[in-house]
Amino acid sequence: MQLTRVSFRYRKRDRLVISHADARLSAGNVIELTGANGAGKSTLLRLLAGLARPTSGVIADRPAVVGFAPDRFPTAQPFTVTTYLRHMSRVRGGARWEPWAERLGLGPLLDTALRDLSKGSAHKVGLVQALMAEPGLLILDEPFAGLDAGTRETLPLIAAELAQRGAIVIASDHQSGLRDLPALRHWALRDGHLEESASPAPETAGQVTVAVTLPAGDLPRFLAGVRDEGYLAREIEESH
Ligand SMILES: Nc1ncnc2c1ncn2[C@@H]1O[C@H](COP(=O)(O)OP(=O)(O)OP(=O)(O)O)[C@@H](O)[C@H]1O
Repeated sequence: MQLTRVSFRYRKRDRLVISHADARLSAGNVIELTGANGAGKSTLLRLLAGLARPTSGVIADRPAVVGFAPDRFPTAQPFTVTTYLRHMSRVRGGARWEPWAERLGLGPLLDTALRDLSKGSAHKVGLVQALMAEPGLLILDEPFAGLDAGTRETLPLIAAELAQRGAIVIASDHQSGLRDLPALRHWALRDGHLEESASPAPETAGQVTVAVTLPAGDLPRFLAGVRDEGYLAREIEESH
């Protein structure tokens, strides 16, 4: 898939939200997209998904099946989880959604009305909907926001599995949830410009890094708790 000088503005005479973006994506790529609030991440993801058309420039060779999970799943629909996913499955030619719902922990919520779901559970329904058709291009807008610790660990595995089967996976992500994936590509949007960096784009202004020493056995629970709070945490050293 290829982006050639892709630009986008919402209205004539508005500034360009995306300015002359060039990029090449190959089968199996996993890409983390970062940028400040309002930098244009959701806009770029919608362009990549084909949900919006570039104002100028070209997006070529998009995979035929696209899965898109929005940052906010629209719950104001008169369906239960099951009736919604069954409906989406029919739209997707009979795609199997049940294993994905099980894997993301939606099993106990299948009979719940969409409008009664918590934010994180609603987000999972959006993920199942995006995953069910075996997309060649999977686009996830802030997929880790509001997810419980278990699903936060499952989602990178799912992304890696899809990539291994040849899909392109792109996620906007303030929480670096995909950071442990090998060969992760990093895109950053700044002032409308898309830049690729070798390492995660640091968003360190006004932030501090602290070191915490604790018993090794407490580590998983500690990391899960800190990540639940929305902080970036990783193990840096094991003492002997
Ligand atoms: N439908 C719209 N009409 C007009 N302007 C819009 C629309 N959607 C977004 N914008 C503007 O486009 C810019 C980029 O918005 P976008 O939602 O793509 O940013 P983002 O990087 O995803 O932000 P966040 O991290 O806060 O989700 C912002 O200035 C926003 O106000």
